[in-house]
Amino acid sequence: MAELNRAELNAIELDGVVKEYLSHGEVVQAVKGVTLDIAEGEFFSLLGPSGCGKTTTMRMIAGFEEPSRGVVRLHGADVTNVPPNKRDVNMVFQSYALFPHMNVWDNVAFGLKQRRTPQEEIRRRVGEMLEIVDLGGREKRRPREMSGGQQQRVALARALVNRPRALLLDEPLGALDLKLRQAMQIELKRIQREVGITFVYVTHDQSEALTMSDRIAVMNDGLVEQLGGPREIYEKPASAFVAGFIGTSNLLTGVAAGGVLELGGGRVLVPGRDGEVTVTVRPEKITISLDKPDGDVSVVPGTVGEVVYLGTYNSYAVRLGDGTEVTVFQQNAHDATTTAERGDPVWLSWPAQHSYAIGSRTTP
Ligand SMILES: Nc1ncnc2c1ncn2[C@@H]1O[C@H](COP(=O)(O)OP(=O)(O)OP(=O)(O)O)[C@@H](O)[C@H]1O
Repeated sequence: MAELNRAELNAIELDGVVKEYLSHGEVVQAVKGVTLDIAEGEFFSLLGPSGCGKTTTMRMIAGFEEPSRGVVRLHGADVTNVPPNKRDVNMVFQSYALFPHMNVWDNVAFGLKQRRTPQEEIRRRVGEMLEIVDLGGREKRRPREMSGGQQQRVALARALVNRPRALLLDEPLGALDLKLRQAMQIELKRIQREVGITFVYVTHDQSEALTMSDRIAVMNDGLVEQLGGPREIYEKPASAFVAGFIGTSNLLTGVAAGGVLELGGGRVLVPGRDGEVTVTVRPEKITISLDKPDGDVSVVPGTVGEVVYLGTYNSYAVRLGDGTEVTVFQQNAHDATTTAERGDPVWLSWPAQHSYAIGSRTTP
């Protein structure tokens, strides 16, 4: 029965959590009221620009910061005032903080030895964990004899070997170059799936969050602006801020009548909408053509400005009649008719389902 209840509980709950600091006599609200639930076994990301409050939120989950108001629960228990070492969570930082004088094995075994775990169990658990992070055979190496990616795996193994119920990761891949970071993203997701532990991941890198997360909380200025799965956040941004922060987006604003927004000599279909509306359209959903397309689609005329070749696709900046600039990505597939050039008059078109009308909240 107890097991059943435990499985139903969220791993982490934040309830109206606020964090205020006193800075030069002024109150600074780093986190302005965050409420969210993270399910057991979930890969959950806190995503947002620098200074939005992600690290502070994470540190309140870990217990390194005490909330000014609100409640933090871990597996149903109120831990708001419980110190970090009494919480069943572990944290991994960008600076791996490995012991430089210890080899890989001793770094990973450290926590277990401290807790006087029997020798045999240490051997088994450290061995298993090094296999999971793909470092089997490298037990004798010192941190300085390893690459950044390998060191981060050691740090991960060291945190996971204690079997915390949740692992908190604060920009753990920030120090790695792009290629290694991308490889480690896939690895991290695999490791998380394999160990089945709840991961809470802090990042300002939207592609990183989209790649790995089951759900993402997009934070802005101390608040969660949207909470949802990667696809939902990308396809249906709740605000202009989210649309702009996650990938590239075009924002078209105007007054709709009968589900149609007249714009710069063209029309944008916004089914069911009347009155003032802001529509987001992703650049890869738009087709660029020299002739006016037929059919029941959104169609707007414009003039090609900058054309940038980006390998797998071209990026076009197209200026509409009302001055709005629209970005269009066109795949460089072998049958692509890439004929539009700077100065060309063109037509942009996209099916109605790719126009998404967003809420009214915008970035200040
Ligand atoms: N100890 C502190 N005293 C005063 N202000 C603080 C303190 N810690 C954080 N802040 C402020 O709170 C806000 C949120 O900081 P936080 O570190 O949580 O943001 P972040 O989203 O993690 O940013 P980054 O990605 O740059 O780490 C910032 O404006 C920051 O300056």
